[in-house]
Amino acid sequence: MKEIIIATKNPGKAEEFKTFFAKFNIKAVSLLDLSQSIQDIEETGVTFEENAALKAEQIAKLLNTPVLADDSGLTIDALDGRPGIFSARYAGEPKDDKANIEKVLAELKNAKVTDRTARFVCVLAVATPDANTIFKKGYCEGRISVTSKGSNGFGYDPIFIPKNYTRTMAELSSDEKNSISHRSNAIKQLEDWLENL
Ligand SMILES: O=c1[nH]c(=O)c2ncn([C@@H]3O[C@H](COP(=O)(O)OP(=O)(O)OP(=O)(O)O)[C@@H](O)[C@H]3O)c2[nH]1
Ligand SMILES: [Mg+2]
Repeated sequence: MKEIIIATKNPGKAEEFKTFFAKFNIKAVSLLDLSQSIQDIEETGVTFEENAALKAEQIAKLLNTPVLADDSGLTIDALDGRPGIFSARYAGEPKDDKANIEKVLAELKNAKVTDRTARFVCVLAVATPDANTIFKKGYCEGRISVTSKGSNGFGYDPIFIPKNYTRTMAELSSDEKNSISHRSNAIKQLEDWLENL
């Protein structure tokens, strides 16, 4: 079976990539699966693209093999696009999904339903030792709920209600999330590349 390294240490993302890529008969191997320990890549970029490229290119160089990285996050209109590229550590170090959710809900305490529009963004970067890095970007539109609900998924899923839905992303099954998510919308654009891997 063909394999691709996914430059992530986020178990939620890793699981989603495994599910998506199994459909292409490709085994997604995350940094959590490798026996060698891989240093954390500093995400010093100011865009999702820059951070995705930093992760993909540094790990591709280290392992001398094609590497896919995902830089993603939540942008909330009423917060001028925050948490954006800082989504993972919005409430500070160490990364804490629950604290991040509490911070967002507190910041939106007085926002009406119509002012809670938001979207998930996912930028994929594929770095190969001998070619230019390629990028794909996917979105999932929705709004931020008033309370946290559901236990599936990860990150901000318990407070994100996708457009045309009444449940949060964390109340959807993984198949439902994977059919509409920012990550799946980005991966769909990689299909040709995946077929030729
Ligand atoms: O509810 C969510 N459902 C999602 O589908 C999703 N995708 C991204 N996010 C948020 O955005 C951060 C990414 O930051 P990020 O791209 O730097 O990844 P990360 O630091 O978690 O892992 P790594 O891939 O860098 O190792 C994550 O931690 C989450 O807070 C999501 N939240
Ligand atoms: Mg990160």
